[in-house]
Amino acid sequence: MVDKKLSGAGLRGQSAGETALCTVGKSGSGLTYCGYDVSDLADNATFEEVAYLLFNGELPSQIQLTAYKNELMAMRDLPQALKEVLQRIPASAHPMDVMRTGASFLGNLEPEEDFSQQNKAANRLLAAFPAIMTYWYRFSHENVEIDCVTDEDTIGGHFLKLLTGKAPSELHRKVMNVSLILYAEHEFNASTFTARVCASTLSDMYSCITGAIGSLRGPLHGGANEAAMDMIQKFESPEDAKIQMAAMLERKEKIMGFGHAVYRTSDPRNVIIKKWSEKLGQEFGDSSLYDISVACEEFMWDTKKLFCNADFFHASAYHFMGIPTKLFTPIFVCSRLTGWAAHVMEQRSNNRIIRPSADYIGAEPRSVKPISQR
Ligand SMILES: CC(=O)SCCNC(=O)CCNC(=O)[C@H](O)C(C)(C)COP(=O)(O)OP(=O)(O)OC[C@H]1O[C@@H](n2cnc3c(N)ncnc32)[C@H](O)[C@@H]1OP(=O)(O)O
Ligand SMILES: O=C([O-])CC(=O)C(=O)O
Repeated sequence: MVDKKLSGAGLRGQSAGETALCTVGKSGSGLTYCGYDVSDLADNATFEEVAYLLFNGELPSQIQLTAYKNELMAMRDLPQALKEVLQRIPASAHPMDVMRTGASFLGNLEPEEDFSQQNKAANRLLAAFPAIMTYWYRFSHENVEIDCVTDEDTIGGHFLKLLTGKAPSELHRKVMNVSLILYAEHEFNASTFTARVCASTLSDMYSCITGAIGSLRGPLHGGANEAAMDMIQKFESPEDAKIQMAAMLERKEKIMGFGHAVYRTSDPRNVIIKKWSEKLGQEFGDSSLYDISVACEEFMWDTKKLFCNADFFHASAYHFMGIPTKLFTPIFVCSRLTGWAAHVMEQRSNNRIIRPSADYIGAEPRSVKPISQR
């Protein structure tokens, strides 16, 4: 792993375009948004400031931030037609499919007519996603029809209040804010690249975001936080975790929440969310899931030199906050929407349709035999 070669299948290591939004594995802690180190942003900014940064290239002044937060708060409610669609989606649906439908259906009701509306479309999705997820979840699982508007002035706090109906603690507000910052942007990852390919055909913002949600859904990408949770919940103790993980590796199974396509020795987001997971475990009054996670981290490094990516300690952190596991990846959507939309805008600003070539490995040229002779 340490000497991983950044080349070969999966377009690994190949540049597929330029971006001014993000560097991965290049400087500082290894992750920067518009020149700011992610750890600096996690310590000293809010998610709304990061969204503004990604959409505008600069951090906002206090006046700009207040105006931006007010704009987002005013866009939170869902149209009645969308609520009706969400009511029809069964409880058994995958919440990422709900997010995909929500983004797509909103695009029918409030289409982006031309690119001058791109910021409005991005902000609308940013404001509406927490309600799309929780309106469906609480209707289908608890038979409760929630009010999609809250007085929480941050997106993280708004999401938590929609989910529980109660004002979240300061600690939970803080951790959601940090988590949304950590997930916001990550250069040409699979879902962002999906969004850029779609944007390069001059498609609309809602189509780009809907496609990106589909790419994020898979367990090799955003779906790993959920898969990591399912795994650590099965472990009874740190010792049991090591025994079971050894058996999984023996069976050549992938351990979700470990490894990365670009980072070689660590994911800079891990140390940040790990610290918050520890704090949440103490507050929760039972940190066994955190201790098990630490044992997994040690085991994977010692045996395979594989390290935790952003997803691994998010699993225990979200769990300690009482968030149902099936909502883990949709929270990633609420955050990464900012990176996706910023990349769509960047692609549009200097566009050429993305259309690579393929090396042909199929049959030699041949002619069609009449069907009676095949
Ligand atoms: C926010 C995010 O999207 S972060 C990524 C979330 N995804 C996961 O956590 C899923 C688990 N991890 C993985 O599947 C991979 O590490 C990926 C998809 C993230 C990166 O894939 P790649 O760049 O192809 O991995 P890489 O080239 O480093 O793999 C090297 C070797 O380590 C193995 N490996 C990599 N990750 C893991 C893992 N989590 N568990 C077990 N083995 C692994 C690979 O199978 C490969 O072995 P091989 O050479 O015998 O085939
Ligand atoms: O960059 C990647 O390939 C995956 C990742 O960590 C992310 O999208 O946050």
